[in-house]
Parts: sequence; C-alpha cells; structure tokens
Amino acid sequence: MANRSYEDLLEPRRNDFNIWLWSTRALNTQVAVKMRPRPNPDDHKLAVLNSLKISEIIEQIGAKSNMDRKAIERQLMLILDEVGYTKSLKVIRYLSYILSKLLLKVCSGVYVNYQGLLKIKSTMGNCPVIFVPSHRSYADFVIFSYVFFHYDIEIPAIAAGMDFQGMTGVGEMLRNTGAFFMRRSYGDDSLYWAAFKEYVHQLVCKGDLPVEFFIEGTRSRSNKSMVPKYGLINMILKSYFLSQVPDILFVPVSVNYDRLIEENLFSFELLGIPKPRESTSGFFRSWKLVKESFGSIYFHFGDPISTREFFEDKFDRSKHSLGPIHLHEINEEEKRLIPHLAYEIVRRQQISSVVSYFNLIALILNNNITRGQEFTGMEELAQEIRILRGTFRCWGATIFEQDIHSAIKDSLKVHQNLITVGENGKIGLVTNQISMGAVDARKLKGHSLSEATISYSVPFMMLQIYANPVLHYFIDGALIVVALRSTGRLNEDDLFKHFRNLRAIFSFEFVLLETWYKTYFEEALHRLSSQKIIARRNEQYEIFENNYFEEVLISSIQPFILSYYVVAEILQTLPEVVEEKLVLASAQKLLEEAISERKIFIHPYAMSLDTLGNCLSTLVRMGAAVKRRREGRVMLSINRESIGGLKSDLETYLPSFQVIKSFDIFVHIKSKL
Ligand SMILES: CCCCCCCCCCCCCCCC(=O)SCCNC(=O)CCNC(=O)[C@H](O)C(C)(C)COP(=O)(O)OP(=O)(O)OC[C@H]1O[C@@H](n2cnc3c(N)ncnc32)[C@H](O)[C@@H]1OP(=O)(O)O
Ligand SMILES: O=C(CO)COP(=O)(O)O
Repeated sequence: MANRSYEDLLEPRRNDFNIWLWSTRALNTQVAVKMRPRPNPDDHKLAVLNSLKISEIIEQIGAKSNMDRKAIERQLMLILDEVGYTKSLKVIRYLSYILSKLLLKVCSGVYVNYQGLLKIKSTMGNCPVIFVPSHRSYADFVIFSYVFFHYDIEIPAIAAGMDFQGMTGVGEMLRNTGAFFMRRSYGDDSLYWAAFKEYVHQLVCKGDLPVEFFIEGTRSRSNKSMVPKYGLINMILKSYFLSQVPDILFVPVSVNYDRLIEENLFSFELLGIPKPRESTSGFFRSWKLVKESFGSIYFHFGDPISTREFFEDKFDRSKHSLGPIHLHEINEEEKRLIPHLAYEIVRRQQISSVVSYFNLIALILNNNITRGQEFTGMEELAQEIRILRGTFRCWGATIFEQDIHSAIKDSLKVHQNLITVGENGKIGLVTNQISMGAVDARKLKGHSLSEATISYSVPFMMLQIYANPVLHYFIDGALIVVALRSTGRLNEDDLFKHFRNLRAIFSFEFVLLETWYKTYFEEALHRLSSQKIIARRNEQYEIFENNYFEEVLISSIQPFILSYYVVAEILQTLPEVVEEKLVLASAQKLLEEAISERKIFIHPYAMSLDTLGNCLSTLVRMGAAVKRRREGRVMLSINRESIGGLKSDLETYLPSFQVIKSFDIFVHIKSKL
C-alpha cells in the first residue's frame, strides 16, 4: 500500500529482534509546556485543594450543611484520588511491549501522517496542547498512546469515563498511563464538579503534559461523527478566556480502521441490545479476537487550531481583569463562541479521515441492495470501486494507492466474517443464526426484536457501519440531488432553501454548523456540476440522467430518510406526552413488521437507535418536541402540528425517488399503521 505521507510504525517493529530493547530504550520525550521543575501528578491534586475557588466552595458547603471544614476536605481528597492520573513509566514500557506483539499479530499496519505529527511535536513546548481524536473504538486511546511512545512525545493526560473504574486492575492500569476519570453527566454534586473543573484547570494551566479528550464523549456506534459535547472543552477554554494561558492549541485527530473490533457489538447496540458492562472478565474474553485479522489503522494528525487565532478579536478578554480571578467564570458571550470551535474540530477530524477500500465496497453493496439488484461480481466491483475512488479523491478524500484487485482481495479477507464470495463469483453477506439467550427486556433500549430479525439485520447494520464514515464527503451533494429529484428543476435560491431545510432536519445525523450551510451548498453544487451529476440550464439546476454516482448518493441517504419519516408518522399516533423509549420502540416495531414481510426491501439500518434518536434530537431542536426528565424517565411533549410539517417535508422529497421505489416503501409503511 502506498501513500508517502503516511508511515507504518509497525514496520520497524517487524524487523526488531528485540522489541523489549525498544520498549526499554532511553526516552527523551517532548512535553506540551516546558517547566522546571516538572510538576508531578500529586502537585495537581494539592493545587486543587489549596485553590481559592475550592476554598470558597468548601466554606459554602460547610455553611449549608454544618459539616466541618476538615471533613469536607477529606471528602475532597477522596474525589481527587478518584479523578487524578498517576503515571508509571514501568507500566507504559510493559504495555508498549505487549501492544507491539499484539498489533503485529492482528494488524497489517498502523499508519501515521508522521510529518503532521512531527511538525506538531516541533511546535510543542510553549502553551497547552490538547489532542482531540475521533472516537470509534476502545483501540483509539490505546494505540494513540502507543503512537506517542513511538515518536517520543509525552503520553497525554486522558479524560476517561468512569466505566473503566469498576474493572479490577484495568482501571488502575489506565490511570498509570495517564487516564484521569470523570463522571459521565453533570449531576448535582457541587463539590465533585467544582473539584473536577479545578483539576482540569490545573492540568491546562500548570501541567506540562499534553491533554487528550474525546469531544464526541462516547464511541460513535454508527462509525460517523457525532455532535460535539461542550462540557470538557468549556473547562479547558476557561484558562484561555481568563487570560491564564497565552494560547491553547487544539489538534484534531482522525482515527480510522479497516475493521473495528467492536463491529458486532455496535450492530447489536444500534438495534437496542445494550453493551455489556465493562469488566475484567469481559476484557479477557475479548482476547479471543487476537486470532482474527483487522487490517490497518490510520491516524491523521490535523493542523493545530490556535485558540488565539480562531477567536481573534471576537471577544474582549480584559473583561476578566477586574476583581479576584477565582471569582470569574466564562461569560455568556464566550460560551456562545465555544460551539464554533467544537464543530470546527469535528469538521477537521472528518476532512482528514482516511477512506479504506472496504468503505467503498460497503457503499457499493449497499447501493445494490437498496436498488433491489443482485450482488455484484468481482469485475463489476472493481469497476465501481474505480469510479468511486476517482470521485472521492476529487472530493478531497485520502485513499491509499493500491491495485484495486489486490485491495478487494485484502478487504474481503479482513471482512470474511461479513462478506462471502459464492461459487458463481458473486459477493454476498454472511448471515448467522443469532441466539440472544435471556436478554433482560428492561435493559433493552428499543423494541424487543425477534431473533430472526436480529439475525437478518446484523450483517446489514455492519455493512452500513462501514459505509457511514464516508457519508460526510457527499452528504451535501446527496441532499441537493434529493431536492432536485423531488422537484425536477430549481433555480439556485430555491434549491438552497430545500438544502437548508434538509440540512437542518439532518443536523444531528450529519454534523454541520448552521453558519456553514451556504459554503457547503456552493461547494457541493460545484462538485456535482464538475462531476456531471447536475447541470445548469437557463438559470435552473437539473439532474443528468443515468449517472452511477447519483444512484449511490440517493441510496446512501435512504435509510436515514426512512427512519425520520417513520418517527414523524408514529408520533401522529402516540399520546402527546410520551416516553422517549416508547417512541423508539414503536418505530422499530413498525419497521420490523415491514421488514419481516419481505415484500419490498427495507434496509434494517432504518431501525438504528442512533438514527431514530438523532431524529428526536432534531425535533427538540426545532421546537417540535420538548424533552423532560420525570422520575428517571425521559419524556417528550409533542407538538403534533410541527411534526406534521416535518412529515410532509419528508414526503415531498420521497415520492419522486422513482429509482429506489421509495414510494412503495412509504405506502407499505403507512398500511401498517
Ligand atoms: C505505549 C503506551 C500504551 C498505553 C496504552 C493505554 C493508554 C490508555 C489510556 C486510558 C485512557 C482511557 C480513555 C477513555 C476514553 C473515554 O472514556 S471517552 C468518555 C469520557 N470523555 C468525555 O466524555 C469527554 C467529553 N464529554 C464532555 O465534555 C461532557 O460534556 C461531560 C463533561 C462528560 C458532561 O456531559 P453531559 O452532562 O452529558 O453534558 P453536555 O452534553 O456536555 O452539556 C451539558 C449542557 O450544557 C450545554 N452547554 C455547555 N456549554 C455550552 C456552550 N458553550 N454552548 C452551548 N451549550 C453549552 C449543553 O448543550 C448541555 O445542555 P443540555 O443539552 O443538557 O440542555
Ligand atoms: O467512551 C468510552 C470510552 O472509550 C466508553 O464509553 P462508551 O461505551 O459510551 O463508548
């Protein structure tokens, strides 16, 4: 495989006679901020304990609860021990050895755009550096640290969810490699959150390690980007807004996999079967995966975003110069700026992703399935990959240069659990009869799907998981094509109105900030025109007929439109105040019935809880529903009229999809209601 911008960091290990010598080599690591003496992990905890901010909070809690100061301080120390990282070079060296052996066994390469990373390394030393990778797998943070160890960069302090704390031995091991632990949601424990925020503040202002966190907050089960969470980035940026550091560099990192270790679990989770709790025994059970092959992993380190340059003159830091600094918090004006940076990080993760050949194969097979065509043979597949590869590259994607036939062979070998080649040379999906055993119905997140549905659906879910990570390259083009298909011809202004509406409907599905809609629309128009998918005649845009890429655009978005339509439809029949879980379950139930009749093909991904949930988030953002927590349950109050509007919008776009017979699907779904 060739791409000169990337190097395979397993390559030198393959020829190492003694990996242990490499693991125990003398290290001369680059820190984020040069400091003498270097702070140690306990310094940060003590600094929190002694900070004026925390001192005041202790006083407030004492006054409210009548607890004495010493008792609150003891509570605080327990919190800090729960949160704080420790670091053991010995543990890191052992892990680097084990990981080398493991990666050599299961991966064909770990590719890194080393020039990008080395450039960042050379600029480190003067201000806090925050690495923000995409989050698709548990492997992300493990291999991330391995990459840093390889390039002699200090392993970052990493924000970790509490999920790992319960794993005997593993939690402490992660802590020893730099993990600091956080609760997953803002509760009402004011001491905890004050201590945690102050701890992060200390890491950023007084620490010398790079910091790493996952802005999406969780592994994306769909394998595509998720909307950013603002909590941790808020805490980090506070140091900048309050002028306590001159700048903060955010480095977006894209991590892509030929094959995800979690592909099976994620497919189940998308259907509603909850993830097993993280446990040490589960960790050891997962070792059976070492017998399998996972292809290559790609790390792309994007250009750092300087906070100072990003915000330029958008706000006035001098507002924080009056009064004691520990009394200052981020103000509303600053808070409003944060989503722009957060979305920019996600956008840069997306544009620096590496597209694998299996991503293309998944798109092609999905297109065949959706159009009700037979699966393709090898020659057709190679031809279609060639077309898609060319188009994707024109649209800015990085795809490694490789002979297409050997790329297909490698991909099918890595994904032999999902794809099979029949005696007739045609490609097909592997289906296994799945037995769910006793799944606790109370833990299900959606409808209790039958084993037959699950067995049928899992391979399709897996396939879509590999098509999803490339959708951001052409979602804007797909939405334009959808609008033109449903209307025939449109001038640019009207086409933009449709585009803006569709973009807003799918704003959680395909992450994009509203202020960028116009730019993305214009870029997509240009790309579609230069690829001869659409044409402009007499000031009107229309579609060129018989363009293969147009088919792919339309088929790739179809399961999403279907899910949204079903939610809108079902909300017309459910009570106006309804539990969120019931909406998800009802939508899945309806789709399950339609799928199991097999009269027409309905892509099982339409049952994805991720997509159905995104639709509900859209409804809340649009004001068509209000979300409230009541006695531990999430309730939705529905505005039927607004939802009716969304439903009729979706209907406008759908019936004219002659090519994919969507109309049949909708008539069919309706008849089930
Ligand atoms: C060789 C060596 C080998 C070594 C080998 C081993 C290495 C091994 C290392 C181990 C390493 C483990 C690594 C594990 C990796 C994870 O565990 S990843 C998971 C944990 N990390 C994270 O979650 C980080 C990101 N998460 C966050 O930042 C979340 O915000 C928090 C802090 C968790 C809070 O979450 P939350 O309560 O769900 O709240 P969130 O949605 O963020 O927002 C709160 C509200 O404030 C609003 N808000 C806040 N700020 C804003 C704003 N600026 N503008 C608008 N709204 C705002 C939000 O909209 C939201 O409002 P509502 O939607 O509730 O109305
Ligand atoms: O995000 C995590 C750390 O990788 C673990 O939590 P999830 O299972 O929600 O992804």
